[in-house]
Amino acid sequence: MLEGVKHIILVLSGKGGVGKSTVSTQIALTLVEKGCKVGLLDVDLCGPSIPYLLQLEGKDVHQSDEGWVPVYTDEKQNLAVMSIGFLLNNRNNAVVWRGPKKTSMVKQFLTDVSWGELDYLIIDTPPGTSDEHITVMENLKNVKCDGAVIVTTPQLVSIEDVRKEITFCKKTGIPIIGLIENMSGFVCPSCTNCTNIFSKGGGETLATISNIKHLGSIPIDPRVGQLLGRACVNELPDSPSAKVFNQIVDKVIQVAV
Ligand SMILES: Nc1ncnc2c1ncn2[C@@H]1O[C@H](COP(=O)(O)OP(=O)(O)OP(=O)(O)O)[C@@H](O)[C@H]1O
Ligand code: SF4
Repeated sequence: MLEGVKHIILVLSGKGGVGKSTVSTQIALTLVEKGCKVGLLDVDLCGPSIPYLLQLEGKDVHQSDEGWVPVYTDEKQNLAVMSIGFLLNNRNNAVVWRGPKKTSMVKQFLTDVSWGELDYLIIDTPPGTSDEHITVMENLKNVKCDGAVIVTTPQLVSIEDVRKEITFCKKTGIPIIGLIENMSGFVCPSCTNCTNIFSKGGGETLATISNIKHLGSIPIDPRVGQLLGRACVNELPDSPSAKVFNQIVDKVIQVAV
């Protein structure tokens, strides 16, 4: 049930492993730090990593008269989370479903979860453009979706990959909020120097060529991978990553008004 949700933001990526779930989680946690009520929906049925990233593995979702009750990360209920991972006994149990079953599960996630009043719902999608994406788009037709953020990495900064995502958004009528380049440079844990292992400025160039907004470039920072449920902006406030997450979320808030 999305009636009480003010803003919906999709997180897309052309390929797996670019840090899309990490970015979705940190966007959600940063919004909470800024005083928003947030939902995070993991529709990656084959690789649901949100329960792990938020240290919510083993938590149960249950049915109420209003629908499925999401898992909350804190007593104040500022972050509500729903993932297929909560319905699996073991994180390593992959969901091997055919299209129609996947489609019906994603549909249920969008229609049967009792999100309540939310300022933002962040939807973490699987990599590429699959059945799950099409189902998400179809079910968002009647509600306002503010748009999509596309996550990529410097070594994968291939115009083709991002272009596929852009084409998908155009075909399905989803506005593109902007591009996030993740794993851009390496922050040394000893001295916090940032070294550009791959090319620099690729994300910005790609955004310019594709005529979309560059939201920010997040460096590789081993500490970011270990945050597990804690907001980077809170835990590592002076880190380059925290500055970029703040900047990204401010830009997202500006678009989604
Ligand atoms: N900026 C970063 N700095 C350090 N580690 C990162 C960063 N971003 C992501 N990671 C790490 O990279 C790995 C992949 O990240 P994540 O699971 O978020 O990717 P994904 O794109 O969602 O993958 P998939 O779509 O295949 O599930 C994780 O171990 C995560 O901790
Ligand atoms: S200064 Fe260079 S070599 Fe020394 S810890 Fe930092 S990144 Fe590593």
